[in-house]
Amino acid sequence: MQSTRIPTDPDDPLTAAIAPPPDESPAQREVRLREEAEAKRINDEIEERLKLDRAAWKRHKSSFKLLLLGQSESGKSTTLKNFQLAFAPNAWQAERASWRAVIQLNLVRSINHILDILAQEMSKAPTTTSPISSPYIRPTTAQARLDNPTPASSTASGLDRSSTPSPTERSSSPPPLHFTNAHALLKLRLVPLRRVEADLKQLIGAATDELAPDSSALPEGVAEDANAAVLFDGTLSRRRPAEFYVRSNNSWRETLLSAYQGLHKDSTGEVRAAATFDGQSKLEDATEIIASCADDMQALWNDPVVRDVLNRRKIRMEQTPGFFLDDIPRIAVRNYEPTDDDVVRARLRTLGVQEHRLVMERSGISPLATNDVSREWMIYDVGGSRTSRAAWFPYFDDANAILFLAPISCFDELLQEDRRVNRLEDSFLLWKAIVQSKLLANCIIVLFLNKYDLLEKKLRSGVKVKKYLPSFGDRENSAPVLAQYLHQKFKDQHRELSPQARRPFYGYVTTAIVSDRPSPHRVVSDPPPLRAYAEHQGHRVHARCRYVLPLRRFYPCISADRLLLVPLLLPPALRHAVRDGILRHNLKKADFV
Ligand SMILES: Nc1nc2c(ncn2[C@@H]2O[C@H](COP(=O)(O)OP(=O)(O)OP(=O)(O)O)[C@@H](O)[C@H]2O)c(=O)[nH]1
Ligand SMILES: [Mg+2]
Repeated sequence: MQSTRIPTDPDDPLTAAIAPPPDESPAQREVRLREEAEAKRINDEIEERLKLDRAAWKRHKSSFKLLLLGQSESGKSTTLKNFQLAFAPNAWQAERASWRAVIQLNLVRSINHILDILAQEMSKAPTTTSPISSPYIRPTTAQARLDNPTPASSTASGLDRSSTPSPTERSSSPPPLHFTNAHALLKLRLVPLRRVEADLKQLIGAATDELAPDSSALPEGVAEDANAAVLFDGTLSRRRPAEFYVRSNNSWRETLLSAYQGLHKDSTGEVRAAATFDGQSKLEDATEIIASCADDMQALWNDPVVRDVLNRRKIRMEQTPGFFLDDIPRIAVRNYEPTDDDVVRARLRTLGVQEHRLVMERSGISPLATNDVSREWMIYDVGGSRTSRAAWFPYFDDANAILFLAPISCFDELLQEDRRVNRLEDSFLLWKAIVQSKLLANCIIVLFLNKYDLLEKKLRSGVKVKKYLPSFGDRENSAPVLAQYLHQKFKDQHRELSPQARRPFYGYVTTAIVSDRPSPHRVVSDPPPLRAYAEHQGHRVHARCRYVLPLRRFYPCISADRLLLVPLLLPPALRHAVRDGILRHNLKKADFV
């Protein structure tokens, strides 16, 4: 092969330096040419990589950036999971298995929480005689005994809860709780779940720990309003660089996925490397212990005395994040595989700001996957606790849209991290800070008034809104009325505070999980909460839209000329935003109010 050289000045020092030696032998020449060819190949490769990087960067720049904001437990990550499920189902399937440990941990944590409460109550209450006096006698199922006590045991242990209360019991203080040896036995048998919880936590990482209440007080004279708003003062954020970090949201998934893959290979007979990953054996052990505790977990959860304890303490397990106690027989098995809904409902706290790249996989599934929309979205899911909020700023600069989640069921709850602050009030202050932020002036802002299903349940159980929200006044104590009231409040603040007078408001009432799951096909006979809300508002609902399901289920109901259930409206809104830069008032009058 002949090397082609550009004729250059022989006096030029560089030309002289790279010129072949005058007495070069044919063999030396061959080596030199080979080395030059290799150097060229490497150079071309680098050039090519740079080109790809440039293209990737350009693509990154042109991708649509969506920020999910809102207080902790408002449903940001749940909404993100709905997006992934709807638009990137293949990627979703690939990582579904990694959620198994999270769901198992959610379940085990709930059981351990109940056991803690039980232990406290039992230490206070006198233990009565029970037929199960020996821990060595293992009944067929503990549940059978707890649910169907023999008449003798009922009388002796007080498990017969329909018996007439004594005059003292009829007084204002509730009757004493009657624990039996069966409860002590359950506590004993479920002890291994403590280790399971510790192992799973260690495997998954710090996000498994929920927030501890913060007892530190605000400085004297600092109003809550100021405290929240100051975080979103653009000038302040620029002067004092926010501490932020992007934690890889993939690390725990990768760890668990590779561990599961190892387990899977075992079952198909492939050789497993010796002394493999510690995680595999921990996962195996956890699944084994959980499966062997299934009956006892079920017995604990079904036990009327335990339920009584929870009721008296006003603990509503059904409303706690990561509630899987109604699914014990399905989850506490050796071959448990999470369903889509399990993954959507699984609770894992977000730490820092997590970047998710979402590439729309299927066209035709939604109006998003059309030509005028970026196929690639960068979604930023943030940790919502107060201490995490300073980390949001650096993402405000080039965000295209904000999806703000405000849970409306929490009007009677306090912030986990600051027990003096009402959660609804915190959401409201945060919303005000977001809508008035100059950094976000050109962003489309969409509001999800989330957890409507929980709001409905709460109001149905008799909680009075007025007690916690005096401004609600004497309005009807119902979910649709409160949802509409709050919708208007948030809308008013947006109008008053927005730095962009013409920025449109998009506010929707949402339920991000399947809350009622009566059958595998989820046919709901009564109008589900959101549908009822839509009807209450006098909107027509598409005939095919028979039930309220996560966002993805709404898409088949899209119809341009009709008013549809709420979450449907987000994608068209964002689609227009992408196409037009800033959203114009060109959407059909499809807003809820
Ligand atoms: N019933 C009900 N539960 C919901 C709804 N949306 C979210 N959840 C549950 O609420 C819990 C918290 O949801 P997440 O999505 O993890 O909350 P988050 O806003 O990401 O919270 P952080 O990561 O702490 O900021 C989870 O257990 C969800 O399953 C809803 O609409 N209804
Ligand atoms: Mg989250």
